[in-house]
Amino acid sequence: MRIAQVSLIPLRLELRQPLKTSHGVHAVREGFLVRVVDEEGREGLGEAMPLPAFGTESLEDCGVTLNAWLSELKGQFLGDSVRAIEDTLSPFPPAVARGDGVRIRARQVTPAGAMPAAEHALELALLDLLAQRQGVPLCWLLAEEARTEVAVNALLGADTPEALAEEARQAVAEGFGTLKLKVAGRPLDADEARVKAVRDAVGPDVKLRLDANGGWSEPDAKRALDRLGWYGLELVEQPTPPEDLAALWRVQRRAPCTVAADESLASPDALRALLTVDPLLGGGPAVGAVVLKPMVLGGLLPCLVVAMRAARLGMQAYVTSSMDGVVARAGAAHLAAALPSGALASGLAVGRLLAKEPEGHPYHPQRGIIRLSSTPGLGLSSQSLV
Ligand SMILES: O=C(O)CCC(=O)c1ccccc1C(=O)O
Ligand SMILES: [Mg+2]
Repeated sequence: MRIAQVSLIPLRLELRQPLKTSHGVHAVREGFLVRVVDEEGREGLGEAMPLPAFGTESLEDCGVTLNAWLSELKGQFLGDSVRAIEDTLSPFPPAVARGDGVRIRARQVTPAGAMPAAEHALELALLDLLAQRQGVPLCWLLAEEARTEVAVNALLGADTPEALAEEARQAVAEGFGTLKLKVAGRPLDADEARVKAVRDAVGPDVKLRLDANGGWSEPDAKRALDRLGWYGLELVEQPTPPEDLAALWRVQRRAPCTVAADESLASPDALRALLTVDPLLGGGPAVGAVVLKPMVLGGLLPCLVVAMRAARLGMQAYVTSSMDGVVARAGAAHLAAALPSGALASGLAVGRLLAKEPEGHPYHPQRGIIRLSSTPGLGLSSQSLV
């Protein structure tokens, strides 16, 4: 394929209501839409929505980098294969990557210079274009046996028990079977009242997951899970700080539910330790699940590799957005469809938290499920989005 045209379009997403996590408050998300167009006028779309609190590059570095990569790519030929896209982004010299096309050295070997959000955007745009050229939905490039449905969780953004209960009832009435609630950063009594309010509001059959965003110390996490476990938890994301995998492992050993590593995956050392058999962590899986954030891990293909390696060690994997726009969530939905297991719902229902979500795109969940169509690529066009 020849990349005939490229463009970079700034994107600004305002949240309906600021989202409070133990990292701080998110009120607005800023990033870029990437467009690559082939000679026949097909348009591939990608999105960069950096989240520096999760270890990505800054908005400014992301923009400068994408501009440079796109101008390098313009007019170039790439092979029509996932391999050629990998080679284009590969940090390795041609003899290692065996490339047949252009190479822009996106994926850095050294984490210090990594640009995961920019890598994500370019990879997604090229995958979207390739899938369209092959006439297949994007997930088929990732796995032949990709699922057509992806279950998603509702993220409850309210703060008080009363408001949470109302939000939870509404989400269940909309058909969501899994609810997610941010905890930590407040007294345990307050979190217990919030979790209890949600459980009382929705009854025992709805899955309830918590996300502490690393905000508990190890003793805090043990105390919290001893108490909150009584309300029936599906899992808890990142109970303890990201770098201390041994603490995470110890928390998992006595937790009443699955512990999912999320922020830990943004640290290259912690990720390496998670994905290798470490005798210090008992020689088995460190935790029950890993959370894949394509924006943080630098694209769908790196996420797929992490999922495969996690599965080999006995860890589940699921995908979440990082409060992204439609294009990134679409890519993440295709990744979720291609994972080894779809047992855990994906965190891709965040459109309901955004102030101006575009209408009429096919990635709105219906009754807690995103259904993937057989439209080639992502099935989105930039005209309908900006
Ligand atoms: O999982 C979801 O439903 C939404 C994703 C989410 O919670 C999130 C959004 C922005 C930044 C971090 C996180 C997180 O999972 O920790
Ligand atoms: Mg999380």
